[in-house]
Amino acid sequence: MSPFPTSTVLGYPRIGPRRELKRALESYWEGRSSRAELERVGAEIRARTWRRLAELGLAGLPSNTFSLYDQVLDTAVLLGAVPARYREAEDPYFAMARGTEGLAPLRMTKWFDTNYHYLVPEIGPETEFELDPAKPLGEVREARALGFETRPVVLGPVTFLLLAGALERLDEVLGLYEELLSVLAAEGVEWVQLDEPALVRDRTAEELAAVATAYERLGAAGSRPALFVASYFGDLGESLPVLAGTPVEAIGVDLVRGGVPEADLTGKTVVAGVVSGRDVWRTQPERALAALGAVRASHVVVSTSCSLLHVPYDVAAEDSLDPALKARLAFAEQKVAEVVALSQAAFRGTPPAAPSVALPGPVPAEERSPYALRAAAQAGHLRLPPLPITTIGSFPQTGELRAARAALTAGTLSREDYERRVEAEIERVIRVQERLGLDVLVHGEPERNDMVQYFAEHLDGFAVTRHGWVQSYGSRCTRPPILHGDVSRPAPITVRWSTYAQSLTGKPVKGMLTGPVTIVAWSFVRDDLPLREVVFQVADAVRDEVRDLEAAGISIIQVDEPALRELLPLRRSAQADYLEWAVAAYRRATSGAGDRTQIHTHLCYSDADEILAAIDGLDADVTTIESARSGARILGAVEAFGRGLGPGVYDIHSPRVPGAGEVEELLRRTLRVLPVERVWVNPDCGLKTRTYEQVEASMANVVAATRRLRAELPA
Ligand code: MET
Ligand SMILES: [Zn+2]
Repeated sequence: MSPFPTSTVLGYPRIGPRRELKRALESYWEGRSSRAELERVGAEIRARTWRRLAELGLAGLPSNTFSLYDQVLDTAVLLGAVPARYREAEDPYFAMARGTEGLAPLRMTKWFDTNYHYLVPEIGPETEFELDPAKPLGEVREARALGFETRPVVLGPVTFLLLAGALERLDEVLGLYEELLSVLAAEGVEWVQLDEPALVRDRTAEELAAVATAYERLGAAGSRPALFVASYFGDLGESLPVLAGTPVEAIGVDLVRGGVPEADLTGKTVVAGVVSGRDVWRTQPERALAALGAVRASHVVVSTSCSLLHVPYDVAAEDSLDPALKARLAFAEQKVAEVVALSQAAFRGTPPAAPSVALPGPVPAEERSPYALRAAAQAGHLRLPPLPITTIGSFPQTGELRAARAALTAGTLSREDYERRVEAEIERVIRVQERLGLDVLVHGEPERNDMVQYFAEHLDGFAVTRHGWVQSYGSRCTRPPILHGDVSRPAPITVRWSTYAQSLTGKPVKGMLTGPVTIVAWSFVRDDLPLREVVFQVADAVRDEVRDLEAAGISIIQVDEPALRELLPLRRSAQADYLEWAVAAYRRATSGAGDRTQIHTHLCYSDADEILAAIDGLDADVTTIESARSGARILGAVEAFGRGLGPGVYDIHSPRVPGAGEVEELLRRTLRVLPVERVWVNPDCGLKTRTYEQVEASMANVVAATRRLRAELPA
């Protein structure tokens, strides 16, 4: 067995430095180019990555970290877990990823506590596993042809099965992994990386026993490369001694999120993740070197804490960032250089510290009056009908709007002209809602490219990048803002749009803000202050905006927190503390509102079980939540909610227009568990990805269904 190379990364961005893969995918999906052309772009991205990593001096190059869509889907294909209904599709892989005319795609959900989404493998009694090693093998060969020896990266059997909810199939699946190992060994592969991020979560005794079984058995395989089991996103905890007791040669630990293992790992190689793959900051050399020095193992390899998939490619591409900020940043390329320098004990230069300005003292968080008082004040003031109908905020983002925004950025459209177009769009949105007969109107958010980035652009302490794209799923990327300094709000942000909308109608217009937790969750946040302090700064900025909206005559204000669940720590022991500060931040942002002002919040997922108490703790007057998409599963859980609640009745993720009968049925189900005075009628989420045609038809049915139910209510 040859020793593990002295430096490596667990994975690399794969969308291409200029999102080449995104464009190639979309062109293929739209039938504008061939599968061969797509493959060519993929090969180019892979070749560029290996060359660049080698140029930067990285010793251990990974392969099979590329994916045309998702690495979990790739693993399902590797193991033959392709549900029968997709096999006949023209392109089964993309049918599973995106669905076809007649087929829904596999379910998609968030990858641990990141903003990356994977496809959930579907394994049932009918699943017959069968190894198809073409992809990992192909990448090893492809790299070799370019002169690079690589370490294929494959999702490990335990995590794969836990994600699929099918751990009972471990025995069969291990047979396939043994086969894969022997195929790779025959190819001359020396090391293979098996990713087991599920091991950083709390695991039952039975699951830990599965880990032992898996790696005992793979370790005993007759013909195999050396085994490197990688963990990331946290501490291995009780899984570490289990893994260490098996014959695997190397164990990867995340030393950014987790502590240095106390155990003596002599006899093993430890791949020490000391350069963070989850943030955009330069590494503090003393901290990294101290961690490396504290590991007790036969061989310590310098690595990233996880795949670099979660950070953008290259800081050097950012020509409009403030140089002082740039000096503090490291994207994937810079992080690789740090790994190399650390491995050569040549790491020099402490990154500059965040400049801290003196903020005015913290706003004392007042409490709002008890709900009963607020509800009475709001009822008298707003005079809404029973079952008030509203939407979640955004209306369709048209191509013209996007083009206008691009022209504004390019300097070919003046700010005044741009703003006039936004106003024209607001007017259209107001007229549509009046025509439909909605009760609480919105301005439609036409001025926003994105619900977090828009606020980041208008707050001090944030920067936005030009090319800092990070894959969210498939071809979808986001460009998270960088929260780099003390946050404050120099001037009102949304007041002009909300008051303009309100000036056009006699119905109440709801102000629309993004909540502090969601703003930090979808940004890269400074790491020199605890997140709870950063989030309070953001909360105070949102609070200023709430106050100004209220003062400008907006009597309903929605503060969205769709990311509340996302930051939930992976280990149960850390969850209560997080939920405590997350709820405190939300209340701080909203508690400046008077009793007559109705505060709404919005969440758009339905597996909310773990955070139900926290949602209740937000103390919003009205909570709108996804429900239609998930078959109204949420209703059982929210029955006890004592305030206004709008379980969605229209699944906005689908282009399909729900019939009035269907909406009526959902409303009846809601009314069976919630008192009518508390029920709101609304879609699952914002409408920005839909067309006006779909929205108007769907909302007309929502209104028709609501009217039928209202007619049955006692006068
Ligand atoms: C992801 S939640 C989106 C909420 C936002 N107000 C919208 O309607 O688009
Ligand atoms: Zn939503």
